[in-house]
Amino acid sequence: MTATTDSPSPSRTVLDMITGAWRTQALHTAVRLEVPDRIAAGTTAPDAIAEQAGADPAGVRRLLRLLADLGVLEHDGRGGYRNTPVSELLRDRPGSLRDMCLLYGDEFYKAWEHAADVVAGSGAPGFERAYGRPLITYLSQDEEAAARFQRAMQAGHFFFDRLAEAVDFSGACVVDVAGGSGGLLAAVLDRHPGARGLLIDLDHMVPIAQATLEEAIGAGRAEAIAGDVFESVPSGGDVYLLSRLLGDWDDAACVRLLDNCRRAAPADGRILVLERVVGKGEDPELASLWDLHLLMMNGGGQRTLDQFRGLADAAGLRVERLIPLPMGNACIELRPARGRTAP
Ligand SMILES: Nc1ncnc2c1ncn2[C@@H]1O[C@H](CSCC[C@H]([NH3+])C(=O)O)[C@@H](O)[C@H]1O
Repeated sequence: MTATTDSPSPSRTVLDMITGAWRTQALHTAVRLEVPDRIAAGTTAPDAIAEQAGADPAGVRRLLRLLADLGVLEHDGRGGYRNTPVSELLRDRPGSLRDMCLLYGDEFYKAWEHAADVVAGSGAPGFERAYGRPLITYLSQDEEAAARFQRAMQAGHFFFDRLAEAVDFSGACVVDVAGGSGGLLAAVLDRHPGARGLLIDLDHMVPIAQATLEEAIGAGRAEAIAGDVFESVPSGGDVYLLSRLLGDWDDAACVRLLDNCRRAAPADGRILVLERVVGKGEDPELASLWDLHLLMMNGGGQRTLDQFRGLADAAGLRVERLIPLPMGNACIELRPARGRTAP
């Protein structure tokens, strides 16, 4: 039997994987030179793009040729290039993946350089090795990087709308625990006009979240407040969201967070954990990739459903169901375990 033409040979697979870093950097360079924005604004010839960007024309010509071969750009038949749906996603405008591209090609890239040492188990996460301090300290010391990080988190919104569709939030008071810039809560409240929201995060995130919520749903239906979710979580909610939070923390911290939510929730309350679940979801490869990514960033990781069951159990909760969401994400619905009441 001969190999089918649509499955690449093992050697081609290796070549594709070992050149992955080059692809990351090619895309990163194009975004730094604002190539998709320049093309959208009508500058399509490589030399003109190079001149505007203050870059070397020969280098830009070769970069654009590669990007066309990768399907990021298209030849326009006149010696220039036009955007594709991929490069359109990298333009500097709301909803763009540009900030993700910048972060993954720079800070995150440098953190991954230390993968072998991190996996060997010799000490600090990759980010700390690269930057001499933990990611959270780095972000608190560099306002521009922090803003870029928040925009990148916001851009990774692939499951927000789908969650708002898949789960019934009608009439609910939704508490977004460590809700970040507020994009998820805004999507939920936008879809469910009868629901109200409360977002809790660290001090510096509150104005950002408030602005997102006001812009998306107007004033009055949602509030953002400052607080430490490891201390306590506001009571009075019907649904508690923990989105992209547990992956940053070890088991003991996660149990504490879940326990705080259980104490705050009514007996029929719901706690929704949004994470990539290893071995589950529409795209299991992404969960494994982000599992290692979190290990590089801060020593965290993604968990299996059984591991989430263990955390839930230790916090007096039970897993009710798992809803697969786009891009390898999932929503795990937890409920207070029968017979357990606060505290
Ligand atoms: N002790 C803490 N109390 C409240 N928020 C925290 C704490 N530690 C970290 N955070 C926040 O946890 C968030 C993790 S990023 C996830 C943000 C959001 N849930 C989303 O899915 O987009 C960041 O916004 C941090 O500021």
